[in-house]
Amino acid sequence: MASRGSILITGGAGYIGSHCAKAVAEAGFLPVVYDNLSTGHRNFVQWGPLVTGDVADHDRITATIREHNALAVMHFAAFSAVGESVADPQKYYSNNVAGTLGLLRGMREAGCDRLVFSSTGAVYGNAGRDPIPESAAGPTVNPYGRSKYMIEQMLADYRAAYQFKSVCLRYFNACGADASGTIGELRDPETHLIPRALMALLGHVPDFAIFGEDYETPDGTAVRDYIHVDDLASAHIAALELLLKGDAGGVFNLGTGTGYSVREVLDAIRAETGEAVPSVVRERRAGDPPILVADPSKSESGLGFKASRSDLGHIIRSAWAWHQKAHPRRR
Ligand SMILES: NC(=O)c1ccc[n+]([C@@H]2O[C@H](COP(=O)([O-])OP(=O)(O)OC[C@H]3O[C@@H](n4cnc5c(N)ncnc54)[C@H](O)[C@@H]3O)[C@@H](O)[C@H]2O)c1
Ligand SMILES: O=c1ccn([C@@H]2O[C@H](COP(=O)(O)OP(=O)(O)O[C@H]3O[C@H](CO)[C@H](O)[C@H](O)[C@H]3O)[C@@H](O)[C@H]2O)c(=O)[nH]1
Repeated sequence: MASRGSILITGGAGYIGSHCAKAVAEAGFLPVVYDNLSTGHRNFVQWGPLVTGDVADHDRITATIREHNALAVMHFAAFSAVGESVADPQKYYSNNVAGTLGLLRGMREAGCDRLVFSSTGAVYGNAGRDPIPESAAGPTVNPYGRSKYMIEQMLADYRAAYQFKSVCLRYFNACGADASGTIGELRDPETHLIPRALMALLGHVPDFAIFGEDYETPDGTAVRDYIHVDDLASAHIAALELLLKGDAGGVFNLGTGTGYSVREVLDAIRAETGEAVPSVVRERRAGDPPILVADPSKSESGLGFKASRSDLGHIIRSAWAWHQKAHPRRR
């Protein structure tokens, strides 16, 4: 067992959770992954044991926390496809909200009261502000964002009533991959811009499209704040250390403060790979805000975290290395 104790990582077989499990191990803890493998990958669990289970199963959560004497929980387990959440909200409220209630019940029964929670820039809806401070949350514009915002509010109530400590990390656009080439972004179907564009270059996405070029942005395409998954992992360690010191926690943006348009991302992909992504322009995707860029100042002052590995070229190079391994070229 690692010297500093165990951390339970729900969703640790997924994209962001596996990168954070590695960082947890590097920080001297044992990452105990708890995952039902609904979208995750068994071979992404490399730095500690895998417990196969659902977060809604509070008895199993309690038993797992007790068995490993977990000091805290990092909670990544969720469904996160915005379009699917609009088509099937029950799936999202059930897995994300009810699932988290199961986890919280299990944690309380086991006497574990520290949680780092994966929230999202989707809590800002159509924020209409750039950059966006934490105080601008709501109203949300899709069930996925609402499910995450509900959980944040539950955690605030738990803090007030039970002194339950939590840090909600609102990620903007997670991207990139670990340099080892053994973990990365791997979903089916893939909906995110950078992996879809790279998979199009490799012949795995035949119908890549730019969703809307009539936004009120400099080049008409939507603007996002892209943050490398290794930076997200560092922020999780900072949040964990804060809770372990006894801090009650809070809510923090995780972004860079710099936005790139869809066309700027495609230009950067061409510059890094030497290949132009074959694309057409389609109508806007339902529920997409024009601009989402984080104000990172609160995470800098409150967590001591500043993104340092989120240069767009580095993001694309690391993602490209991963996708070439994960999706061998078809054409
Ligand atoms: N990828 C992004 O850009 C992004 C942005 C903001 C927030 N997030 C949030 O970060 C977290 C991780 O996202 P990801 O991109 O790594 O997704 P992912 O699908 O790769 O990982 C989610 C993991 O959770 C597991 N899981 C799902 N439901 C579960 C349940 N009920 N019980 C146990 N395990 C369960 C899955 O098997 C998977 O391993 C999610 O909570 C997501 O909402 C992601
Ligand atoms: O094939 C594609 C895929 C995406 N896009 C566009 O690229 C931008 C980024 O889209 P992503 O799907 O990569 O990411 P989102 O901004 O929609 O969502 C991500 O970031 C959000 C917060 O910023 C939430 O956290 C959410 O969970 C997470 O998936 C959007 O304008 C989208 O319309 C395309 O043009 N073509």
